Amino acid sequence: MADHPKHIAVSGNIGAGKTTLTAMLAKHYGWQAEFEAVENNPYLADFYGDMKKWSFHLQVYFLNSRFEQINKVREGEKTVIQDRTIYEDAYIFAKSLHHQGYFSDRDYQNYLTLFDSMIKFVQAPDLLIYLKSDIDKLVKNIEKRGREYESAIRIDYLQGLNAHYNDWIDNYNEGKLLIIDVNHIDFVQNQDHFADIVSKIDVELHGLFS
Ligand SMILES: Nc1ncnc2c1ncn2[C@@H]1O[C@H](COP(=O)(O)OP(=O)(O)OP(=O)(O)O)[C@@H](O)[C@H]1O
Repeated sequence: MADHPKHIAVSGNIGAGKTTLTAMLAKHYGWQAEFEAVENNPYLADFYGDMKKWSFHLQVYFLNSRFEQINKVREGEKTVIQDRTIYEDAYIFAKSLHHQGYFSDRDYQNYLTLFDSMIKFVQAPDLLIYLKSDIDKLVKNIEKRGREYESAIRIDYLQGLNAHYNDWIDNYNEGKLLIIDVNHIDFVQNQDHFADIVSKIDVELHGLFS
């Protein structure tokens, strides 16, 4: 067994706080952070404007960018902390968009075929951290950061995603999982809350890499 973890991943719904926590943990542990491609994403703003039209394009874009990140993890020496996983693209977003009628049957089948081919080359993270959040808190965070295109996000879209997150996490058995309920904590303003998360991660990693 390796003497250090190679891949930590932070997962959770839109606005759960993944990007912030990923940056804070990277700094704390000296890990390399891999973030989602948001600023340079060629489809995201269009997608929120017309989800039916742009779902397939956006999903293929995210799938490929996530796969590239995983390859970097595999090839590199450093421990990488990844902001969102490839599983969420397929098992949460694509699935939920299909359920909600934004992703046609043939596009979804086509996407799944591509995902199935790729996932054979993917290893689960050493530790998956899931930020569990209620819709109210997600909405507050999304409003606080004030991204123009995200103002189009609807409550039922977030609810659909949260339902798929619950299913996925309940059945996740690819590797170690740490669930953090972020509803009543503020790990940015409150150092004790951040310290508590760190000690939970230490416990998880200690058993694996000592
Ligand atoms: N596969 C996907 N399909 C549709 N939208 C996606 C997908 N992956 C990411 N997104 C969206 O891209 C944007 C990414 O933003 P960002 O990296 O800030 O993360 P986030 O999901 O908002 O979470 P957090 O606030 O927890 O960091 C969000 O609007 C997000 O939901």
